[in-house]
Amino acid sequence: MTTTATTLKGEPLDKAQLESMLRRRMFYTPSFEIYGGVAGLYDYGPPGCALQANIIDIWRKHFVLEEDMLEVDCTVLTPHDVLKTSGHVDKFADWMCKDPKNGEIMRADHFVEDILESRLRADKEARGEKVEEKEEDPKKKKKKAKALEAAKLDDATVKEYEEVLAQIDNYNGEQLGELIKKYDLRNPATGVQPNPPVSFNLMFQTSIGPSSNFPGYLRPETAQGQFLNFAKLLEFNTGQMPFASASIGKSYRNEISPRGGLLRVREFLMAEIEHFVDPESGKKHHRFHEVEDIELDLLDRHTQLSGKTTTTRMKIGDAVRQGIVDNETLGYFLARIHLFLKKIGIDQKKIRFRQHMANEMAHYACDCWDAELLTSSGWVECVGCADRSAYDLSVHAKKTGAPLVVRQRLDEPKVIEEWAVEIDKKKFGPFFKKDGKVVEAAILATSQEERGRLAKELEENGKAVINVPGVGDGQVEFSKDLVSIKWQKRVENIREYIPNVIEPSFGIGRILYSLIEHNYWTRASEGGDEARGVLSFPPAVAPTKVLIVPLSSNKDFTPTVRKLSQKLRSIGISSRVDDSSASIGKRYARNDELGTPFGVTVDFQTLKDGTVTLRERDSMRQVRADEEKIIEAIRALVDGTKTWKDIEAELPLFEGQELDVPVR
Ligand SMILES: Nc1ncnc2c1ncn2[C@@H]1O[C@H](COP(=O)(O)OP(=O)(O)OP(=O)(O)O)[C@@H](O)[C@H]1O
Repeated sequence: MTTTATTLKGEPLDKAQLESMLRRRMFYTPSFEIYGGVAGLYDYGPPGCALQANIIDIWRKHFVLEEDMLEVDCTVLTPHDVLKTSGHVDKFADWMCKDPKNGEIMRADHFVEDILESRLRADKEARGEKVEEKEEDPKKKKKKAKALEAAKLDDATVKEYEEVLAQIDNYNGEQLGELIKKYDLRNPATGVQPNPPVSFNLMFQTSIGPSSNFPGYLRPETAQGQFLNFAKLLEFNTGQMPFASASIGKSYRNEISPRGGLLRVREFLMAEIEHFVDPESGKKHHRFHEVEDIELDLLDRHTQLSGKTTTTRMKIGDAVRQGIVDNETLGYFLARIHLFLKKIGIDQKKIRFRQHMANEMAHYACDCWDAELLTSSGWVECVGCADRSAYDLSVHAKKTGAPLVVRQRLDEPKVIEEWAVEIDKKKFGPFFKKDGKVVEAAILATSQEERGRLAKELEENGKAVINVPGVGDGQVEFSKDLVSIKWQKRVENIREYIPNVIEPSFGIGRILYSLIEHNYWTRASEGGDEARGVLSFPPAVAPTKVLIVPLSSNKDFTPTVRKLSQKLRSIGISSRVDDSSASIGKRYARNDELGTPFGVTVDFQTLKDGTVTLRERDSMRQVRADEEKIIEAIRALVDGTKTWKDIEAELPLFEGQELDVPVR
């Protein structure tokens, strides 16, 4: 739901002004623009690339290094069979509806959401809750007053709309179609109701190789590559559980209606973690105690179903103990996600964790919480944190026969009585030929209950039938010569189980854009006639850390400028020299827009005593000291061991500066 967006300083956000600044500074730009562009495809420019690389760098340190995760880099091209088995071919879809008059195609839930929200907005205005202050032509005013009167809703309808919006993600296509009819929702462009919603698969299909008989897709998530490598990763980890894999890479989704700039695109960078855990461990996490006192704003499923969107602030420890968040591992990752977002500079007041409702959950998930960030487009899911249970490993193991399991040595052997399957491989292979592996995997994957039924069939008829999708008509018959199923007693020294998976999945583009909005504000130019943009990124994510500005184009400044940039380079701190003829103020303003946190000025005093000034972006305050001390200060500020306050306490303030109140 749309909520008024604010800048870092709490003033209303002027989105058009921000967008124009981002375009001008080339954070990102529509791809193929001179060909007219393609919706949902963007290229990143130099500051966008650097910002993205810094976010990824912090992500890698915060998760992969801190938690000893096993990073993999898997291919984007994925064979059809993999995504058929994972359920994406059949279920990775959104509902779309078509306007019969102009042919416009819309995402059905977004269409319902947009129209209901605009009706609620109009109603608010009609009730005088948001007053237009600008002078209007009296004729137009009269017409508008009439329209507003017509827009008034009764209290029951407002409540109903709010309830629908609170659970908009929970409706299936049929239900969305009913809502369109019930509330007579019409496309504002044509004034007609769209056709009933139909399902649209979001994957981009292709063929691998020159013939068309090897269909594939561009992956819609990085997760499948991680699951398929599970057995090798477990071996790499010397069989130790639990462990996590991680992957950073592009994913592709043919979104029905891309919108909101980077927020809904068709090609985007994902950073995903698959944490494999023993389901019998109660999904405990050995580091949960480190995070249990962290407070999060939670919006649970029940609150949404009651038509509300109010969050409850609580310690993650309490949320897990009270069963609001299902288990420690899920809770641990929610807290770690929160810490990561805080570290990169996301506004703490603009983060909430929302639980998925039953219908909203992806086909593989049994519980899911999204980290949502408040932007000018409302609350936007930026990180999904799903408990995928044993779904993916089970389906891939069943399909391929690969043992995607953990084998754990038991301290005490266990005596087990159960139905055991024995396959006569010499006869089985030649009998089923190319289908042999799949049929064998299906038989071995049967439950005890099913084996009981099959054993009875074999005994009574000498043959039995099993369901094997994709082989013949899906019903496969086998005889007792090929397979025997007997009730057996055995001693087990090894426990074999399929791990469950907790998956935090980050959309880097959405996080990057939210970070920009959360750190944006404006300040008046020196003459006070212009509002200039500032991006107050924390130094760790800022695209460039230091701007070096010689006072003028005087050649005498060149050696110091070169020395400074060389020294900064040698300690791994990115800097840029701006020796253009613009005034110092203009040069700083340009770099405030790029989010450059520090500026070093080389002036005539430098030539006399080797001192330079260091300016802090947000407060515009400056200190002056010799080069060595300034470089050391920059190093401490960038690695976070010191704050600007510390530096001001250590180094002399530069006289004659304009003072302003620091925002951080
Ligand atoms: N079209 C997209 N553009 C940009 N980022 C995306 C897009 N789709 C998903 N993401 C990112 O990937 C993360 C994980 O994907 P997930 O499958 O959970 O998203 P989703 O639930 O399908 O998103 P949505 O409901 O918004 O379509 C999301 O939290 C989001 O940050």
